Amino acid sequence: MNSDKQPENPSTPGESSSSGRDNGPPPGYMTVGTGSTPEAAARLISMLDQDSGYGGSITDGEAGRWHNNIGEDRPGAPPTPVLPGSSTGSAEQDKQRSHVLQLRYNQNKNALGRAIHGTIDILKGFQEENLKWPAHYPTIPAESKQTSHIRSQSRPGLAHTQSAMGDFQPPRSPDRPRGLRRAGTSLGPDFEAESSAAAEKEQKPEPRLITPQLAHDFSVLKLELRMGGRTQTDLVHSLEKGSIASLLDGQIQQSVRHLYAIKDRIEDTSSKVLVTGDLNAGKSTFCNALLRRKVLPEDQQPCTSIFCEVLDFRENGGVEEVHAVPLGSVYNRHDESTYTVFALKDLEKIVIDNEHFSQCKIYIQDIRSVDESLLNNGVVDIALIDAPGLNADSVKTTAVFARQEEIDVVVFVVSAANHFTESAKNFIFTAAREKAYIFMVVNGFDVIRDQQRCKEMILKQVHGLSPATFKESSELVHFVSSNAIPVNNSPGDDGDDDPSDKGKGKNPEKERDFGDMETSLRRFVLEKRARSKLAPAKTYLLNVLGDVHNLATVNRDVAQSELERVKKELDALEPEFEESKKSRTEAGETVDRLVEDTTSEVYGHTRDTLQNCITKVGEQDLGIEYPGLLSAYQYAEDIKDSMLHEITETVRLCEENARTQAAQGYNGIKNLGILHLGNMHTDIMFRADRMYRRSAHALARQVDIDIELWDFFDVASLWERQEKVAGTGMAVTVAGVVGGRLVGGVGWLDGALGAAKIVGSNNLRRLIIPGLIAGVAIGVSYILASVPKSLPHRLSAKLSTQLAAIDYTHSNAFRISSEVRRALKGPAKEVQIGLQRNVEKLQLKREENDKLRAEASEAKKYFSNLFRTSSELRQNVQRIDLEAAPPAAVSAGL
Ligand SMILES: Nc1nc2c(ncn2[C@@H]2O[C@H](COP(=O)(O)OP(=O)(O)OP(=O)(O)O)[C@@H](O)[C@H]2O)c(=O)[nH]1
Repeated sequence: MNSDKQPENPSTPGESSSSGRDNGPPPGYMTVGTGSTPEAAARLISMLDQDSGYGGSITDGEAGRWHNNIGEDRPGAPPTPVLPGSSTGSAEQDKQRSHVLQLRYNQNKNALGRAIHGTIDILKGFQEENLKWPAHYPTIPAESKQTSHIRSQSRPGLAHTQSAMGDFQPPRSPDRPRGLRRAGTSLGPDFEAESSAAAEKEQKPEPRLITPQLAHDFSVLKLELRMGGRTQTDLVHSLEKGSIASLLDGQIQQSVRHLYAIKDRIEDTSSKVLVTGDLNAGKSTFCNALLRRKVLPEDQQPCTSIFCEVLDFRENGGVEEVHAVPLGSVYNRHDESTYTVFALKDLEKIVIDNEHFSQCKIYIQDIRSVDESLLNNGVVDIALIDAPGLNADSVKTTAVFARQEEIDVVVFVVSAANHFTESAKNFIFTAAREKAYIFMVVNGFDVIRDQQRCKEMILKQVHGLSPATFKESSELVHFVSSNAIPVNNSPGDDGDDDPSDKGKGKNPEKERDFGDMETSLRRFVLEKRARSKLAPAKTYLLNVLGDVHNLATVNRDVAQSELERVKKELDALEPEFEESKKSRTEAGETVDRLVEDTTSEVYGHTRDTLQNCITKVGEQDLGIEYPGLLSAYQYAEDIKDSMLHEITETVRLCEENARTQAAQGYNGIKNLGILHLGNMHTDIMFRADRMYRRSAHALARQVDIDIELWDFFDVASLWERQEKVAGTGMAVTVAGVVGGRLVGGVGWLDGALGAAKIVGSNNLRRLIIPGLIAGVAIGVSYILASVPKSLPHRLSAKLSTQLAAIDYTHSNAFRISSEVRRALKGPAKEVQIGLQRNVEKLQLKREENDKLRAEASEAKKYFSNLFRTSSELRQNVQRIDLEAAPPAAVSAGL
């Protein structure tokens, strides 16, 4: 049914609004958009002029309060001081004022546009810097609630209003607009859990982590971590700095995307009104009631599964139809491939349980008059968006959450019977980040028996969820029964009686309530358009720039202290580095010298000992008894073996000595290692028992002296000895001489002749035979008797000659000392490598610190700059006055 009600003076429910109407100046307005006609605009303007103005309570002496809250999406003080008696104003005056307001709107819009671009540039720069120098997310040690309160009070921050966050109200800084009011009870559990985590943190403060207290000072770039049932604090505390930085990166990206969306939104001349709420709350019925047409399907069961955007049909060339946008497609009305066209009567098919389309655009003719119509209001193009129920499913709920960001006005439909569900509370909490005011429609009021109690309960909940909305509840919270509003059937509707239509239009009281709600909604959407459209952008910009400013402050300070720390570390590192280079050279040389000294000492000792042994082996008592002539050969063999054994034993002793020397050398090296490198070098491998494991000196095989007959007759040495021995008998002497000569070889005749001369020829003849016999006998027996004395000499001389021939002494000394060198080289090398590594480690540390210093210095410069630019830009945004009234002269009609 078409409402042909004439525009009556719209009244605002509640006393405050009526007092506002009587006493307050008329509200400001502007004309923007393509859908207006001058005539319609003039009518609306005049209607608005007659109206009380938004939020009559402002005139009750509370107007000043708003100026503290600049930047919020809210009803404000009536902007246009109009002279008494000129409340209706002339058409000319209206035009002028409208013109001025439009001009101002454009100025503000452009200023915000510039600020958005500036902020995007800042955020992109921040993102790049975050890659190079992972930004620190502020951290404070866990502290008592009281301390954190003091902190909060000492810095401009966000006001936290819900009781879960503590019951204090920090004073609002005059230079910073009141921040977002968070009303999420969902934060409650986090808070409970965070206290224990904060206690842990007290013991081990982690850098780059956020604490619950400070988390609240962030609005846009807040790291939201609600996953897997773990609390935000638990998660953040378990993250690496890189992860924090990448989370921040994600937030920045999201923020940049949102800024682009905001830009589009403020450039868009139309206004978007999102109608959302819980499943089956009556959203579609409410939209139909607003349109006075049954356009959207209503059902007792959940039915709206996609976004339905209702637009004026003039935007579609005056054709009523539905454009269904397939999933994944981006709608463009001028490109038919981006949508499928349906007739209005087919809407139900598209909307209910649809899996092919993401949204539909419904172009309809608003059958209501310009004065009453929301779509065809003569001021601005309005899109009414019916969203799927919040708790339909998580995907759709998320989509609704995302959608609200591009929306100018949120109308939240709540069932009077069910009140606010958890999803409803979450949604309002999220929406309140940008839109301090949410238009609440409490639907299905007709089914409530104790309506007063219901009102009280709902308002109490609104108070908790959105205090700002609560303060203006007379304008913003409405109790209606949408199904009581008579509606026309859509073209194509068979017109059959719908049981749900029964009783419609039979309850003037409900219709009046609905009418009051509509007037408030029109005011909220149209009159406050400048604010509803631009204020979210301003609020968002202030929030994001505030966050950037906070991060810049923290990071500038962190960079500064990092710079100082690194500088200090570098200063301390320099002497250590120089010292390590010095000890690499000095200790390296000492170690080398130690190896060489030990080696040459072992060489000298081995050579001397062996030499000595070889020389003296013939004189030593080898402990072998002379068994007599018959075993003389065996005796000689034994002596030879014994000598060889003696020498071998000496070699073994030399090896033993070398081991001891090597162990001492090793200890020296190890001590040097400990001295210069600390205890890490105590485990250098050295195994003395592994030295000389091969019997490299199988002497018997190398030296093989043959025992000859002559070895038993060492006449030469006997001769020497005989000369030394005094008192030896003549016969012996003779025998010795004779024997000696005899034995000695060719010159024995000389001896005989000599004897003949002495004795005389006769005597000689008598003596010669027995003498000769005796001489020979004595000589032979003497020689044989002296075998034990002469044989060792003889053998030792032969041995010595042979050993000299094979360079035995040197080669053994060389072998033994080389093994010492080899054994010590390993530990020496390790110490030298350790010394080198030490130098390299310090060098690396120095280079790293140098790099850190450069990065910190760069970061400090960057964040100091960011601190300045973000604060300048923020001031610029703050100066954008969305509340400004048109000049008095214009208002007064000049
Ligand atoms: N008593 C009463 N019933 C209502 C009112 N408004 C809507 N309904 C009924 O509630 C049911 C659901 O209404 P819809 O408009 O389809 O609800 P919705 O929120 O759009 O549902 P979804 O889109 O599926 O989330 C329908 O049967 C309506 O007739 C009301 O004010 N009072």
